[in-house]
Amino acid sequence: MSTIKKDKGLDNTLKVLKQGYLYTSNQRKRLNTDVFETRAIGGNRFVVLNGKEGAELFYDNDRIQREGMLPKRLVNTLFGKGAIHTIDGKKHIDRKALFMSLMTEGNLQYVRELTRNYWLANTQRMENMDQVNIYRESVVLLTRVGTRWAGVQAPEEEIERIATDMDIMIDSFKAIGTAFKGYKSSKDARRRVEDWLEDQIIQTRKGKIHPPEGTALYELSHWEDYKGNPMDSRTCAIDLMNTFRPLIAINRFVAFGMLAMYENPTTVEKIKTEPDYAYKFAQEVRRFYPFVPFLPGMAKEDIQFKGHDIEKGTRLVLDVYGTLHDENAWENPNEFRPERFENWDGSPFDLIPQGGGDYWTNHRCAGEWITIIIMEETMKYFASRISFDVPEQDLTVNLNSIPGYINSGFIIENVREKVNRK
Ligand code: HEM
Repeated sequence: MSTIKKDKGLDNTLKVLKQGYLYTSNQRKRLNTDVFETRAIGGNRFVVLNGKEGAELFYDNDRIQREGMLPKRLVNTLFGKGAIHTIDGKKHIDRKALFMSLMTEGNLQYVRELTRNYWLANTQRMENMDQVNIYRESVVLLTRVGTRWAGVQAPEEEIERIATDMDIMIDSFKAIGTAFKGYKSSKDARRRVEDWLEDQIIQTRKGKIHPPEGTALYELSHWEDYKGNPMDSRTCAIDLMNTFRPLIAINRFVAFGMLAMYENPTTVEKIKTEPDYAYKFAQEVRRFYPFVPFLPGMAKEDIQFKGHDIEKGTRLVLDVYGTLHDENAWENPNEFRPERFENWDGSPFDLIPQGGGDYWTNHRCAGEWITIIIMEETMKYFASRISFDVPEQDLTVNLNSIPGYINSGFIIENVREKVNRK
């Protein structure tokens, strides 16, 4: 067994934040190794796993613990206390079945229709705007889609505020291991949204409001765990939010998708004309652009991995971005090429922008199908239903900062509807 090579330093957090999504691949190259260790977030030792084999190990529930490993600040802002993301074992599998039960054919078809219709209905508004910032426009539009899909009552005059609160929470994953000046505003946003949703859960349980069966609001309000207990109303509000806050976060992929079409103009015609192209395009956007950087876990037992000993209790990090750009898994990983998904084998361990493994037993994202559907419909809309210009702007995607952004947000102007009236 060989020792694991180290990135020396008592605490490399600042270096991680400075090098961003490229920190792990920089270290792998520098140290000439697949697996390395580093110290970060208060000097804690982490072993960094990468690639398909790294993901396979990370999603082995017998060997890896997830509960208790997410940074506290992220739990307080992004996920919520007691959220599905923070629990393991029987309790997790029980509650995860509730989330997965929302992914019915009917609910997936509905989110497709909502996305298509809301974009169409939004055309006139965008035509009347001097410039449209796609990042901002889609966060608001997806707030409409998400609240409607979840069966939650969101008055029109509140939509902009809810969208902003969601955006603040989603952004808070920049808080990994540092003093984060947005921490308070993020916690305030969370409190406002939790209050609003808890009220609707209480009213649903009392029979004062009547969300349709099959909606997240109805199903979470009436759900009982394997011991026959309902969720307390606050935890229920937190997990209700976990069904549509991440849906709103798809706005980041929408902005990246627009950039991908702009920089690869031949894809636009293919999205319009080739039946499966929007699907392949959506998959490639999720693979190519920076969103979730890493995921944390811990070894439950002594593990041997790629010729290294990893002791029980070792903190582990799955390098999500690195795996999505791993040369062993993806040919020319730094090229944007939707065609690569023509022959993809559907492995649960290489395309992991939303986690990997099994939906029902691992922490893999419950909303992956929704994400692909929303991306397909949104990209089809922009490719075929409107014309627009892209003015000069700063389109840099800065890989050295987490989370990844297009500096300008992606701005379009002169929006016009394309209608074939013949
Ligand atoms: C921008 C799109 C999205 C991204 C980047 C994303 C990313 C992720 C990631 C990285 C995880 C954790 C995987 C792990 O810990 O192993 C996760 C879990 C989760 N996601 Fe998503 N997600 C997205 C969209 C959605 C949507 C649309 C929903 C709506 C249902 C959703 C609901 C969830 C839930 C409930 C979990 C917790 C699963 C569990 O702990 O078992 N996500 N997501």
